[in-house]
Amino acid sequence: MKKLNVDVAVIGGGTAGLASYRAAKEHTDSVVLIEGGKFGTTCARVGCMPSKLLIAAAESAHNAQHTAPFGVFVDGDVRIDGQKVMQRIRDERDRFVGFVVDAVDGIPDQDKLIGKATFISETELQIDDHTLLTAKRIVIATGSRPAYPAVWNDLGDNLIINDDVFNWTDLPKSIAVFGPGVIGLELGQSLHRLGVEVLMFGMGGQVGPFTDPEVMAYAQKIFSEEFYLDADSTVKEMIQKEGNVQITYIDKQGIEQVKIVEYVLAATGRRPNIDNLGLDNITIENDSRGVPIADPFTMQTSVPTIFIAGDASNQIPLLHEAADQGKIAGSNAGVYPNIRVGLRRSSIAAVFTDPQIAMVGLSRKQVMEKLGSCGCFETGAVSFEDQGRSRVMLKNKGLLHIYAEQGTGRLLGAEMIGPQAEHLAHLLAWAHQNRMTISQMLDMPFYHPVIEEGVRTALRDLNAKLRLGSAMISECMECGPGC
Ligand SMILES: Cc1cc2nc3c(=O)[nH]c(=O)nc-3n(C[C@H](O)[C@H](O)[C@H](O)COP(=O)(O)OP(=O)(O)OC[C@H]3O[C@@H](n4cnc5c(N)ncnc54)[C@H](O)[C@@H]3O)c2cc1C
Ligand SMILES: NC(=O)c1ccc[n+]([C@@H]2O[C@H](COP(=O)([O-])OP(=O)(O)OC[C@H]3O[C@@H](n4cnc5c(N)ncnc54)[C@H](O)[C@@H]3O)[C@@H](O)[C@H]2O)c1
Repeated sequence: MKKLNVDVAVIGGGTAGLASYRAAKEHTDSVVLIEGGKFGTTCARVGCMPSKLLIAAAESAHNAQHTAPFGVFVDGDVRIDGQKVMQRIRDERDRFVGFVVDAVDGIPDQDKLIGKATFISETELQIDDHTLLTAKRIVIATGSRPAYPAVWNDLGDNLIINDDVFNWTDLPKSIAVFGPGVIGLELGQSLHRLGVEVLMFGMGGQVGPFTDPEVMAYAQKIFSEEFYLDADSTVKEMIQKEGNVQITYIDKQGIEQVKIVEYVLAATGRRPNIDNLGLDNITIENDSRGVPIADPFTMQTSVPTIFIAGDASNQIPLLHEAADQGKIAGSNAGVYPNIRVGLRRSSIAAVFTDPQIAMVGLSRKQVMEKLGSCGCFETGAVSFEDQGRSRVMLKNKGLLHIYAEQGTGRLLGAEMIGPQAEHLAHLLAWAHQNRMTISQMLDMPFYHPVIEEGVRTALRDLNAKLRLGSAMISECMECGPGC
């Protein structure tokens, strides 16, 4: 066994690990990055990027099939070539992965170790069976993986996860998606729009990331109009049958149905990759899921020399959070013991369905926990169904709820489903991080006719409810028609 000594070891060469490595290198030359799988990151290989490529193809098919209301007719069938769809996704995915791999190639060889790391002690890691590494400080950046009931493994090759979808060479005919969360909705809706028969099954009524019951109910209605979605399903049996899967379930009318699908996609959540790290060999404080608890401002765990970042931390499993956490953890591992708090931004999340979904700042559930008992917050609302620009573009589906604090009038957060929610969410997140009040937001410029006028309507509604502005005018002509 080879023996090495370093100042900082980073376990995991994904987004958080690469950010940690770079940040640690600014403080010491003695840093090693350990990767147990392939470099290239989850985001580029099987996450953010290929999922958005699939969505782009689906959007293109959907738009081509829905021109008639504008008086524009694409005569003949819109033909979807599954092989070409998947070819573009794989080609572009490989291109994105290539950029990451090129960047990793630029890291000196002596700074990289290939193999799975496990803890032997608080300062010792074993890498496969080839290296014993002693590190003064360690960053855990091992990412996450899909979590689903073990019994589903009986479905063999018919059970798939998101990783498998992006390696397809053609589209299947049918699929059952379990989990109408972020991944299930993005992939399920796209596949439906590309001509795949989709059945979507959820648990307990949860749809998307919502905590606001009205916004969630709206989303459920919109998606259910497009494909079969039962957010609180009863699935009695799933068995392999002649190369397919036979599913027996009780439908939304209470009638037993038996359907055959080619694949079952498990999109029922993800779990941090910390269970095979040998953490039993050290004394570290864990949360209820067995994940080391870390200070969100320093990413330091209860073992002062061990830091954690990215999906592994069980905090906010998003790309920009992984990058931010990685930078904080790596920098603190580099400068230890003089650790510093890092920049934590206002929370923002977008789901690239149609309509899009977004969450900003505090969720309604968090607002309720903080201010619910004293009734110290108000909710401003806008429906996008009659919103001018949304209607012009026939994208007039959506509901936005914005929460603000009574008295101060400060923006607390928002939950929404609606057109271009990714952009509206950025406006709101920037305002949130700047600790703006609803009145200050209303002082900002709004062009006409734009979807942002819908945000203004929700802000006006909110300001009136906060008793900081006048009551809403129902037919406000000076705002511009359909604002
Ligand atoms: C389908 C899908 C779509 C997504 N879309 C978005 C999106 O649109 N926007 C967004 O913000 N986020 C999105 N995400 C989430 C985002 O991809 C993750 O939050 C992010 O990639 C996490 O980065 P990470 O560095 O924590 O993990 P990873 O990039 O997974 O890196 C972890 C690395 O650690 C390695 N590793 C694990 N265990 C060991 C070990 N013992 N020893 C050595 N190495 C080890 C792994 O091989 C891996 O390379 C999506 C995720 C999925 C699955
Ligand atoms: N656009 C984006 O930013 C994006 C896209 C994809 C993934 N992600 C990240 O990946 C994370 C994981 O996504 P996810 O969709 O796997 O998790 P999720 O937590 O968003 O959704 C899981 C869903 O599965 C349901 N579920 C759980 N067990 C079930 C069962 N046995 N049967 C049926 N349904 C069941 C849950 O009720 C929930 O609705 C997200 O939280 C997000 O951070 C982000």
